[in-house]
Amino acid sequence: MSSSKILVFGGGSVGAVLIYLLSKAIDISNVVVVCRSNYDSVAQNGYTIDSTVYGTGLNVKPIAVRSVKEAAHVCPNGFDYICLTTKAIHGDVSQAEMIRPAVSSRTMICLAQNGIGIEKPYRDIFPDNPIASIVVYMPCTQTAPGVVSHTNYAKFMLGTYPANSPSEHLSAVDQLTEMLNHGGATAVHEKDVQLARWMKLLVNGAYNPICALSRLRDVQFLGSSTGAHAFLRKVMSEIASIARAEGFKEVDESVVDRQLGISAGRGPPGVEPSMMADALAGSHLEIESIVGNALRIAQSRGVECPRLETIYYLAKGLDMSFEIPDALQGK
Ligand SMILES: NC(=O)C1=CN([C@@H]2O[C@H](COP(=O)(O)OP(=O)(O)OC[C@H]3O[C@@H](n4cnc5c(N)ncnc54)[C@H](OP(=O)(O)O)[C@@H]3O)[C@@H](O)[C@H]2O)C=CC1
Ligand SMILES: CC(C)(CO)C(=O)C(=O)O
Repeated sequence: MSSSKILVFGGGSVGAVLIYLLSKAIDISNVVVVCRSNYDSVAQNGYTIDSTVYGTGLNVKPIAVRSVKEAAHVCPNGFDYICLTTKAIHGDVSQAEMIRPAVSSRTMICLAQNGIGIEKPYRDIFPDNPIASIVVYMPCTQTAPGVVSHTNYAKFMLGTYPANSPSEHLSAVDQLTEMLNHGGATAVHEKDVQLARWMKLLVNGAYNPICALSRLRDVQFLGSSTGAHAFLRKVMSEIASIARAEGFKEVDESVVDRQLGISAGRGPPGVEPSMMADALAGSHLEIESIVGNALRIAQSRGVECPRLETIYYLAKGLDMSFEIPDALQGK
């Protein structure tokens, strides 16, 4: 068992399954989770996870706290890892600022969130801390406070940010990778995890807003009209061309086929992407980290992405509608 101390900031669906996996490699008394709306339930009962991979009715009970300050109090000698499993959405106070009370000089900040270009705010605030960027393939949804449904697989690609970090930072990523594999996940330490981020962005940049806007799961959307499959492929191809313009030449049409094949090969109704779950709950969408940042890169590189741009404006409108309770009534 590892003696690492881990703070999970954002105890929702990914946070819960991550904690379950880590609990196989680390004593659960060393895992603290910052919860918000589900605090009472998690503090009292821990998480219940129903997984098609690991089994149903799984229970894991980390130390639940309401704030980062409280977490720092619980673990006065500091954390080895802080894993951010919140949505990558920055309000008035950035999430990088929010975790500050629990960051010590040895803490590795681990971003287990979707999107591209999400690491820089952390590097700016914590110039000397090790940073791990983590790409997560793990379909899961919180169905009730503290109750999480997980399907298909749990795959993680991890790497330092930037790729050429000092050897102690690489070792810290090695250890985290090992813990996840020990817990039953498939985790790989990538030399340059940004390539894996771009490959994953083909999935999230296309499916997440399209499913949020259409209120259909991925496989349902593919079958929703004769042109839906071809349209989705074109959106993925636009994202791939941005990746190539950024220097990731490996993100070619064969990667588009592969990423599209993952969902097309699933049985109906398919997976509910996290942004669809947010849209159905009327919560803010990760539209900037998943689509906006990529579009800004496209603009600066002169890459035309008409479909992605259309999706961006529609999803931004949907996001804003959650702040206007009477939007549907036109009041
Ligand atoms: N779900 C999935 O299948 C996958 C998701 N991802 C990515 O993983 C990340 C996490 O997603 P997911 O787990 O689905 O998100 P969830 O919405 O399920 O969980 C996020 C959690 O963070 C909490 N939170 C947000 N802000 C704060 C705060 N200031 N203080 C304390 N808690 C806070 C939320 O609380 P509250 O309930 O109060 O809002 C919620 O419990 C995202 O970047 C997503 O894109 C990646 C792969 C798969
Ligand atoms: C598409 C999926 C489920 C892959 O894990 C995902 O990343 C998300 O829901 O945001």
